[in-house]
Amino acid sequence: MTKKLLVVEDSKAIARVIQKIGESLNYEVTIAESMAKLEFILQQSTDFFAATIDYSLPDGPNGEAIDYVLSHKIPGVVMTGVMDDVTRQKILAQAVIDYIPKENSQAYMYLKRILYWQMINSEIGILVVDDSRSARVLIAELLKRRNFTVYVAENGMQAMELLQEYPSIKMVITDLEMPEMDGIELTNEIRRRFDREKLAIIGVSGATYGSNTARFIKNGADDFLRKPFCPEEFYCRVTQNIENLANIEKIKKAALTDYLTELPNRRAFFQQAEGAIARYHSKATNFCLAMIDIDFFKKVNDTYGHDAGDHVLKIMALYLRKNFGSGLIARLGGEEFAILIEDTDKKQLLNKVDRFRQDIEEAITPFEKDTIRFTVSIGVIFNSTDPLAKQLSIADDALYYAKENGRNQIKVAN
Ligand SMILES: Nc1nc2c(ncn2[C@@H]2O[C@H](COP(=O)(O)OP(=O)(O)OP(=O)(O)O)[C@@H](O)[C@H]2O)c(=O)[nH]1
Repeated sequence: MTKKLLVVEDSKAIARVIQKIGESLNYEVTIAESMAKLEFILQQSTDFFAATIDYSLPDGPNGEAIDYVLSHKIPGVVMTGVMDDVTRQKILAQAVIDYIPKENSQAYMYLKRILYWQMINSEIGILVVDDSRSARVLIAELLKRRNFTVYVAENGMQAMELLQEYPSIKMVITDLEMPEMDGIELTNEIRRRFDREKLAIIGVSGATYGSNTARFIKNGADDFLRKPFCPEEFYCRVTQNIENLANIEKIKKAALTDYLTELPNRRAFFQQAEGAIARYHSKATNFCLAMIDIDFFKKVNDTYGHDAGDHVLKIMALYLRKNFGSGLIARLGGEEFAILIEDTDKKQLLNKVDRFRQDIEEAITPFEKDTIRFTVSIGVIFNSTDPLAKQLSIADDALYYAKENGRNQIKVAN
């Protein structure tokens, strides 16, 4: 469902910029250019997911809009050109998502990050570990404003149990001084089981002695906050660490995905197929590994152009997903694909593969003014106990045989 963003802003130009940002993130945007308009809008409906609030409006020059929006339980980001410290403290004392000085274009980049993460954060769990109830409540409250799913633990043991139970936890914020297991010991314990690519740790301490920052980091934490901290710094560090995790995830995904078809690539196939084959053997089910290659693909490129060839590869991916969605599918390279599928019945497996071959044979692929038809040759190996590379090589030999024998057919390896 589209989420609604309320933009409270008297400058038409700035409102338009924020509207564009909101719409680029798929928000449905409503603009209130004055207090009067804001009151009118919120009398009609209050189901806004978030708001951006200009501090000074012509009919509300001293942040009146902030109170008004927050009193309707709408989380708000304050945008302001007033940058004196008193105003800043006044704004931060309220339950706002954040405060952004309208200094330059970076302010709008930052706003875009906040609005983006505000939509995603509910899927991200953050665990707060502190033996002091008031400290836990304070940090949890700040995180909830940012829409995170928050878990709390009062000691290290509880923290480890929650981490085990909730895999959606992506960050731990831990105090240093705690009875039994302190924050550094907990960090150490967490790092034995959860690596830094999957879980971030931020250490927190009020102690002014010693080099706690370095101790936390050397024991596996990613960041450190000294108490008392201001919400602005807290949010910057949380967002930065969550963004780091997301970037690692993106890079990992890219390394395992074929850019054109978005199918898993050769590396992903090797990572997943060995485990799958071991599972099939242990439950004594039938399975087959097939190498699939488009016939005369060079001719498709030569006749219709390289873009048409790319389009055919994407269509192949669609048909593979349609026919073998529950199995493993990969583009191994060029016009060569592999699948690994299981069934209780060996004959059913072969029928499935042949149905796919027929589907492709019958498919008419429109591309610009042309219609393209193509076929595939397939080499199959059943229930092999050979290592994966050997199975692929045997299936490839069978595929070669299918090509030599006239193409558009399946050859089962002996
Ligand atoms: N459009 C497009 N072409 C690609 C891509 N990767 C490889 N190719 C082309 O795929 C063609 C493969 O040609 P060949 O190996 O001669 O095989 P073929 O024409 O399919 O002939 P047979 O396999 O013997 O039936 C080459 O022309 C490559 O340039 C790609 O990502 N996009």
